[in-house]
Amino acid sequence: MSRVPGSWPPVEIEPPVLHPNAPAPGTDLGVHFAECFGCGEVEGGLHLRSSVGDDQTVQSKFTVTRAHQGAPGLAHGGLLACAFDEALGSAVGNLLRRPAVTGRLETDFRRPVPVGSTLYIEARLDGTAGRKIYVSADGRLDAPDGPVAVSARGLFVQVGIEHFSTHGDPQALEKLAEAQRKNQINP
Ligand SMILES: CCCCCCCCCCCC(=O)SCCNC(=O)CCNC(=O)[C@H](O)C(C)(C)COP(=O)(O)OP(=O)(O)OC[C@H]1O[C@@H](n2cnc3c(N)ncnc32)[C@H](O)[C@@H]1OP(=O)(O)O
Repeated sequence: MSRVPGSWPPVEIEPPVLHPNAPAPGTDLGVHFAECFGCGEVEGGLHLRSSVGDDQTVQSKFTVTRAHQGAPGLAHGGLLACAFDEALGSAVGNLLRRPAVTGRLETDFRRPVPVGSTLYIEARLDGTAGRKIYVSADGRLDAPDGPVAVSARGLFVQVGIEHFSTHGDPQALEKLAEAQRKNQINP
């Protein structure tokens, strides 16, 4: 829940409709792109690990290391926001399977998150309004039922697949698509 007044989602929404090929609860979601700072095998990256939860959620774990510090011994808030961007994006991408990018991301930092602690993040689909997809998440300290340290709410906007080839790296995108075809991942 945000500390800023205002209803969430801020517009009238439809209930989210899971993609027919959405992975089942309990599925380990693995790495969606090896060079992703959030989940890839990137030095100093967040190495988020996610799986599908019940009730249209994705459960992620992020362990804070010295590479993620802001103040000595404490996680940098910007990197915590990054972890939530990844967790929310994973819920959108895996459960709805609609190509989308973050349009807006807001975070409430409620407790300090020390180096060595693990955030248990639960991201849930809140609803959709046309191309707009509303998602939110809570991150709990050191246990799935630990105290909430960070909360986030995001608006993802559905885009055409050409968004990524036009603005990103088309060759890397094609290599990624090829790898997914080989692994028989349905788009
Ligand atoms: C298996 C796979 C796993 C996949 C797992 C993936 C995990 C990775 C997660 C990381 C995700 C990222 O970080 S993505 C990277 C960071 N984000 C970006 O780079 C996005 C940059 N921004 C853009 O490209 C653009 O602004 C867009 C696409 C967001 C929107 O542009 P557009 O397509 O022209 O659409 P536009 O008309 O402006 O907006 C559409 C609707 O959204 C609303 N809207 C847009 N932005 C906002 C906003 N900030 N706040 C409020 N509302 C907004 C508009 O008012 C409009 O509402 P209405 O008029 O319809 O009512």
